[in-house]
Amino acid sequence: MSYDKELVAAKKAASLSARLCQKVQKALLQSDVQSKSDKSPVTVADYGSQALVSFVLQRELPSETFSLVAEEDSGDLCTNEGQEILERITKLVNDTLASDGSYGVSTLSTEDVLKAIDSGKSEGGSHGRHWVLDPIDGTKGFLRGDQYAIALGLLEEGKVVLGALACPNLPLSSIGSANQSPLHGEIGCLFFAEVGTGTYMQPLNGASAVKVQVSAIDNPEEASFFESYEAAHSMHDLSSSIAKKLGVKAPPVRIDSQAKYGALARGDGTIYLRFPRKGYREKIWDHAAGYIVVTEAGGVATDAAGNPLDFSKGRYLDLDTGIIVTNPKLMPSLLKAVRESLDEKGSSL
Ligand SMILES: Nc1ncnc2c1ncn2[C@@H]1O[C@H](COP(=O)(O)O)[C@@H](OP(=O)(O)O)[C@H]1O
Ligand SMILES: [Mg+2]
Ligand SMILES: [Mg+2]
Ligand SMILES: [Mg+2]
Repeated sequence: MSYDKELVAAKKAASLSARLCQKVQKALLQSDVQSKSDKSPVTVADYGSQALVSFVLQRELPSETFSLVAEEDSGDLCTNEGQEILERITKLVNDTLASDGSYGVSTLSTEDVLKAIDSGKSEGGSHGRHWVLDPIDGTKGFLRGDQYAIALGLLEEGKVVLGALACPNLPLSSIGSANQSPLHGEIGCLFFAEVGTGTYMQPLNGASAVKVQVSAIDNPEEASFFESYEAAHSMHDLSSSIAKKLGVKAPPVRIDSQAKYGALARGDGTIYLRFPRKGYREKIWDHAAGYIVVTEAGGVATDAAGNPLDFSKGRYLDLDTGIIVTNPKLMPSLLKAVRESLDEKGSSL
């Protein structure tokens, strides 16, 4: 089955959302120190991005039944304090739509925006089609002025069949080495993938796409790895023990969001390690788009026990311990190192 029509819609939705987020991040970074610790700009961007993606998908694919599993909901906007923020979101969405121009004079009301946000309440599951959206993945990176992503995937019968991953701050050139400055060169990448047809990357400004592939490195000594910037999201001590066992020499590259999956898909590094603390439940929108982008580029993503990631169980991923991603050649030795490190950690508790 081809998802070409859906892919066009997904790319358009993710790119327009990236435009909205860039505008907010720019304003956020230009504002004074005091308002940098104010979380409201990021809230505006999260909601605005979700409303925009929901609106664009429904406009582009009017004949399909629409189901969206997305991170945000309008609960906090429906209070008195939320009213002002809702008006700001609505203006932001309308300004972004107007700058694109393809939806005529359509102007959304605050009610339309609430409805668009709340269409993201679907539970997903193993039957039918469900869009999966993280309107801003890497909120903390977004606030810092670092990496973040707009991550949109499509599930069909519980499998990810398509993904569009916009990374507005990711350089077009490799970020493989930890000491490379991201300030150089053009930034803003859109990764996209359709099941069975590979992964492509294009500049967010619209120039033509190139096919990308994961790294072919099979000697762990030459490999480098990505992990979360935030130590609270993934245990850095555990990944460093795994890397040591494998013989990885390069220091980890720490960046926020699913930009890690994009960077891995184009071979900037060879391994992605994610080990949340016990009790944390991974959500499908934190991985769906990144998963297809990296697997269609030839990568493999499993949980720490080597089981494939299962997106068919609803809003959460049900998995053992953590997520590991690499190329097929390195996976067996990576799994072995993960098992050994987890055993050691277990026995030291
Ligand atoms: N304690 C925790 N452990 C693991 N992941 C967490 C976490 N707290 C938040 N997250 C998730 O980590 C995501 C960011 O991933 P990364 O660490 O790769 O940048 C967040 O997405 P949002 O920023 O969309 O909320 C959030 O869902
Ligand atoms: Mg997220
Ligand atoms: Mg998010
Ligand atoms: Mg969040």
